[in-house]
Amino acid sequence: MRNLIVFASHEGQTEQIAERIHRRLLHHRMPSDVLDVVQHSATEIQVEAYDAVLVGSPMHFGRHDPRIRFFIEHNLDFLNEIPTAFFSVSLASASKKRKERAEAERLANEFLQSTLWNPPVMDCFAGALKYSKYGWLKRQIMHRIAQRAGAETDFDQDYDYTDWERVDDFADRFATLVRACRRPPEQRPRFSELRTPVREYSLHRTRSKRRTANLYHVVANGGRLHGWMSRANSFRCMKSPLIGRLCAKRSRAKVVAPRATRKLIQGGPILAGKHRYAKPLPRLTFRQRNA
Ligand SMILES: Cc1cc2nc3c(=O)[nH]c(=O)nc-3n(C[C@H](O)[C@H](O)[C@H](O)COP(=O)(O)O)c2cc1C
Repeated sequence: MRNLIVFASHEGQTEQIAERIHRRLLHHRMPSDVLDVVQHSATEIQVEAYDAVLVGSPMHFGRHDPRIRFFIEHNLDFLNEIPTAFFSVSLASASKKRKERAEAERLANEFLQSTLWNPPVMDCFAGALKYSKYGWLKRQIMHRIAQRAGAETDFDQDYDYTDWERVDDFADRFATLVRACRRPPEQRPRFSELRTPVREYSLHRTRSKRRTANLYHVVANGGRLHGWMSRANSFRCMKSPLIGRLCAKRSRAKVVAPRATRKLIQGGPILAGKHRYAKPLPRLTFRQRNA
């Protein structure tokens, strides 16, 4: 019997909580693998190899980690079949005001509802203020947030608000659930039956991304393809269609031939350099274009 603990963490508090749960589960003789979705691609983690899964996510700017959302959505069917648990880590859960704590719970519940995952065990833990790990801007933002919440605001030290006994209690509840739902060995899948891992950023993906970028270029140029773009340019365009269009506009402005030359040649703007006096592209019929 093996459990999986998946988490995401920016400053390490969620990771510490995951480690604590891992140690507590060992007391129950339940070994677990603790995996960080930042280091392990969600599509590479073979959840089917585990008997139970526990997921933890920190809250930043009122949102849970998008990589955790991806992991849940990617394995939704399996997660809804086995014993699972979820924990959320935020500063709002450390607040003295009941309204703010309730808000943290509401956000965690909303997050779960939006993923359609329904873990039987769920809890919200208070996080930490780690001034030593923040950059200048983050430190100012967190300083303001802490001031508003009435928490300590001394930059010189970090503050840990996590209730570690509550974390242990959460791990105990999870262990009880796992024991109650233990699967017989014949129902567990063999490793050979598991799907092969798919790399998220394969060469194929990169190529198709480049093709999409070139498509932006074509659209921005009114349907004309002025040769393939360089790799760097294509990635610049990839960031957004708007940027792509702007880049294309700029490059067009630079390379347009003088007006007199332009009049001579039908078919719109001409490229500079070696393409300057090239024949314009032939006008295609609707059928040819869609062939
Ligand atoms: C940039 C930033 C934004 C945050 N936004 C929120 C927030 O909207 N609500 C909240 O309750 N806590 C917020 N927090 C507090 C974190 O949830 C808390 O520090 C938690 O311990 C972070 O966990 P991690 O170290 O695993 O990333 C924020 C923290 C940072 C650094």
